[in-house]
Amino acid sequence: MLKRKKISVIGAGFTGATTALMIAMKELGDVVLLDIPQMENPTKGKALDMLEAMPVIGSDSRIVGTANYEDTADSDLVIITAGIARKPGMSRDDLVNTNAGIVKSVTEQVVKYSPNTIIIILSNPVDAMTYVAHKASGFPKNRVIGQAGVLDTARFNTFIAEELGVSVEDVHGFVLGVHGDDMVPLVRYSNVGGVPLEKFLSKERIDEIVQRTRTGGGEIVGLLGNGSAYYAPGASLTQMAESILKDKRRLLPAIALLEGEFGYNDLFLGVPTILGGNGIEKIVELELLPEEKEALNKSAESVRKVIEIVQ
Ligand SMILES: NC(=O)C1=CN([C@@H]2O[C@H](COP(=O)(O)OP(=O)(O)OC[C@H]3O[C@@H](n4cnc5c(N)ncnc54)[C@H](O)[C@@H]3O)[C@@H](O)[C@H]2O)C=CC1
Ligand SMILES: O=C([O-])CC(=O)C(=O)O
Repeated sequence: MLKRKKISVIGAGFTGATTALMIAMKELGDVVLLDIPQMENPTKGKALDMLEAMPVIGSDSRIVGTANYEDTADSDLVIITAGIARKPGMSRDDLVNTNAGIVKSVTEQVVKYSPNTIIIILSNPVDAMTYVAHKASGFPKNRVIGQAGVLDTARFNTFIAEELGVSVEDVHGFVLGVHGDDMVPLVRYSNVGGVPLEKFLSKERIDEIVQRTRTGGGEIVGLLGNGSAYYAPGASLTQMAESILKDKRRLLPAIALLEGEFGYNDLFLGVPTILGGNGIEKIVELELLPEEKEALNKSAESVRKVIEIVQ
């Protein structure tokens, strides 16, 4: 008999709740939404509200809210969004000390009840938090994945599609590296319907779009005033979840432990990956030009600095 997939989302705040709803809307499986005991009732309330949307949406996904890790037992996939979000004037790295403690304790609980699961981390600073979760889990590297590149690429694609007045479906950007201002939008590998981006836009205009992408999270933080983005992050997590749960093997950028790939060792960084039933099935290495490698080195350096704080 076909077994329903079970997805647990840890942290039922803006990103966690949005992700739970998007996963249920796509009927990827049954969703367990977990938050701290003080938030148990609001978490149950959010889950029940989502469940009551399913007859309208036409999805048989079940959604439950809880503060008890036993309810997450035997999850196929666990998405960790627990932690604090930044406010205007803060960088993602300012969250490192608080969120490292939260991600460590959450991961330990997750692993206790779902020793065979795959974990996707969202909590920031996400490159370093993926390191923390990997260490706390004791899992092989293919089963601990960080979310950054799908979102960063989505922002890049949004700006390009708007600029050119073309469908977002035909814009294929490529953003690698740290989830921060030193991320690396790879213009040379970006295209619109297979036509290189450089055929459509001047270097100056591309540079401006690259810069807006790099600070895209901060742009939303500035507008919201009291938190950070959650719709596009939720959609990005859902795309990664779908590729894993359906073993689609999509080529998506994700934060992975590098052991020699791209010339880095013992480093978590956003790179092109194939996401399938075993998590990261493969890291796809690319030939980089000297200036692209230099940009990626800068990215790697900024991740190393934050990982040093939590080591
Ligand atoms: N990697 C990425 O691309 C992105 C990362 N983020 C990060 O995701 C995190 C969550 O963001 P939001 O959902 O907007 O924040 P939020 O404040 O709305 O939600 C966080 C939730 O985590 C819960 N929580 C705190 N400690 C917990 C614990 N020990 N166990 C279980 N739950 C716990 C809180 O009670 C709260 O409900 C932040 O660190 C944010 O910076 C957000 C967007 C994109
Ligand atoms: O900007 C933030 O703090 C949240 C985040 O990572 C993003 O939206 O890219």
